Amino acid sequence: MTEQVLIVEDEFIVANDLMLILEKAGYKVCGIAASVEEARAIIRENKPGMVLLDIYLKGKLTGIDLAHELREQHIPFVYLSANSNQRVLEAAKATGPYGFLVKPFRAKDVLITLDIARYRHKHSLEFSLRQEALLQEKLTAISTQPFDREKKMFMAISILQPFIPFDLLVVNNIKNIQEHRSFEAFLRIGFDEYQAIGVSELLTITGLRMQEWNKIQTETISTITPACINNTEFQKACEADPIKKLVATAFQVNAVLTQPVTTGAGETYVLSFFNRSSDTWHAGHLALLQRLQPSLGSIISQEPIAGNEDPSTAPYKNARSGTENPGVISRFEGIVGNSHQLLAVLDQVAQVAPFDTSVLILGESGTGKERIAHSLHHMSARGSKPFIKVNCAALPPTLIESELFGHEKGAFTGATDRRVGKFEQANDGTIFLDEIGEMPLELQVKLLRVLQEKEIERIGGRSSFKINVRIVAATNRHLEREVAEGRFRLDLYYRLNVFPIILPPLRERREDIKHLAHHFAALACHRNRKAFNGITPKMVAELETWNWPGNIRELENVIEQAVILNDGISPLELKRPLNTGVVREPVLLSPLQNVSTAQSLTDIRKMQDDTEREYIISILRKANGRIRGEGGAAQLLNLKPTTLESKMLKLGIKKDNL
Ligand SMILES: Nc1ncnc2c1ncn2[C@@H]1O[C@H](COP(=O)(O)OP(=O)(O)OP(=O)(O)O)[C@@H](O)[C@H]1O
Repeated sequence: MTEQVLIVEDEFIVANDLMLILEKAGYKVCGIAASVEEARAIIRENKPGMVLLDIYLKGKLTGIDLAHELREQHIPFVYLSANSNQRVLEAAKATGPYGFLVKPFRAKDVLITLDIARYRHKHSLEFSLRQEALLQEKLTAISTQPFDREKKMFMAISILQPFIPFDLLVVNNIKNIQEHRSFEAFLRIGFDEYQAIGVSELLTITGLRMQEWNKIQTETISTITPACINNTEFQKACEADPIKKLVATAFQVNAVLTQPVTTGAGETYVLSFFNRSSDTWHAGHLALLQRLQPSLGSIISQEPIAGNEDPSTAPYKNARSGTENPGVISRFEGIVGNSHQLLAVLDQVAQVAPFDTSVLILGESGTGKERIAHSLHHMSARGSKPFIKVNCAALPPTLIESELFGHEKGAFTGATDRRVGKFEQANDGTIFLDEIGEMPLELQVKLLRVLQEKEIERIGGRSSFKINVRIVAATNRHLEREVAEGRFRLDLYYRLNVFPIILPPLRERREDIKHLAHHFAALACHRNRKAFNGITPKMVAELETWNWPGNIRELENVIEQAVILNDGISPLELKRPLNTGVVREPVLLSPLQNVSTAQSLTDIRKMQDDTEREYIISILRKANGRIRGEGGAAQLLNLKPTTLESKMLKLGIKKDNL
């Protein structure tokens, strides 16, 4: 292995330990940097294939600042973290790391994390290249269709969405910007649903009068250069640009990506993609838009928009949906909600569905993993073929093999008939391996063989035969940790984790609660033959403030209970208080499509404690159990003896047990 790794870490001992681990495993360490500035210099010089990155460094800038730059340069990175502060971890996760290592490290954790990171990086790159080629093709096809500009715009933004995930797109003709004459925007209101916003809609939403709008326009000098503006930069940009500020307040957006597009006729339009989350855009998005410029230019250029000359006339007056477009259909049957977090998940589903790629769905129990697996299947070319579910946790280990692969008559005592296994039943379709984290180790190797060779052998069978099955797996476990603990095979994890989809817990997408509650209530009333007369505002408010440890399934149960207790005449209300028995810590989930697995704070803290315990024990052993004095563990660890003693107490380390 000749891959170069850069270590960005200001604690020399930690960095040095890490270097020894890496070099022993065959990696080449191209440098150790203690600050972002030093790291930048080494990156310029050596172009490392991987960076291990501490969050707190020497100097003003942190590892999180450097992470943004690494991402722009497509250099994969793994955080080295000793910090369990939730806010910092969330900010770190939002940068799209390929893994987290908790200090102090165990060699096996370091190597496994690096292996996983390299594999993911390679596959996400290949996948995105294939996807981009498809996107280019589709945009070119749209530009040559005999539809009007408006329809083409809707079609184009729908297919652009998974790549440039925006909540609001503002399109401005430079000529109009200079003459302050129009406002044209598309607001995302559902999956494949956009509302066209013109001047009159803008005035209604903002409550401004035309005069005030005209004043704001004359005060604005809009940027027409490509830019990606996130976080505090966005706040600053809003201060300097009144229209941006107006849009940010009216549509609650927190970041913008701007790209000018020139049409064949020489006109320039500025596309401003706004997003509600504040840390969305990176140079990769800009680069993609630049590559897509010619096709976007020819879609935008066609036919001037009627009424654009007159500021009092909105270019689009009504809500219009992409679903009206031929070829774009509402594809997520049974999925309710339009939070931007859910829409981001659905974008990923739509993106990966047409391919045979294995998909791993991660998320807490009851977040809708199985439902998403169904959608994935129905949206794929295999949609009319079988969808077979296997619950790996529910099957006794002795039966699971024959359940999956089938058996021949007489293969074992009790095998009185030949049995067709789940894989064979799923042929040409999809197999959904639920609770994959529970699969016994012996069977994992057999599953790996199916994934690699695409063939199976029945128990007691003489030969194997080919099958054509797409694998979708799901788990609420932290699989990387299972791998590190030796309970899940690394090679299988590699094969399954090509495209992870992370489902956010319900408490992180509260705006979906109301819609889900109405949906479940209508269904439950129908089932229980009762009229549905709405839900009281008080109950909606209670539902919206509850933490939902059991997620959507818990909500479904609460609604069912309310319907049963309801008289069928009044609106639904909560007759029993929400059960406060179950309390769970929030789970940290990355909003980014191509990275990161769910890790709860408890998980991270436990990992941290485990590794710290092991490390202290190893040092105590080195010091023959001595804490104080020359060569004692406290000196080796560079700690005060009393600090070490209290750490040992906290971690349950007893000198006698060494
Ligand atoms: N977005 C959604 N809209 C409507 N119903 C949903 C949605 N997501 C999930 N559900 C419903 O919520 C319930 C729980 O979903 P599901 O079984 O898919 O969760 P899960 O994550 O697979 O749970 P577990 O981990 O416990 O297996 C199901 O009845 C499902 O139909």
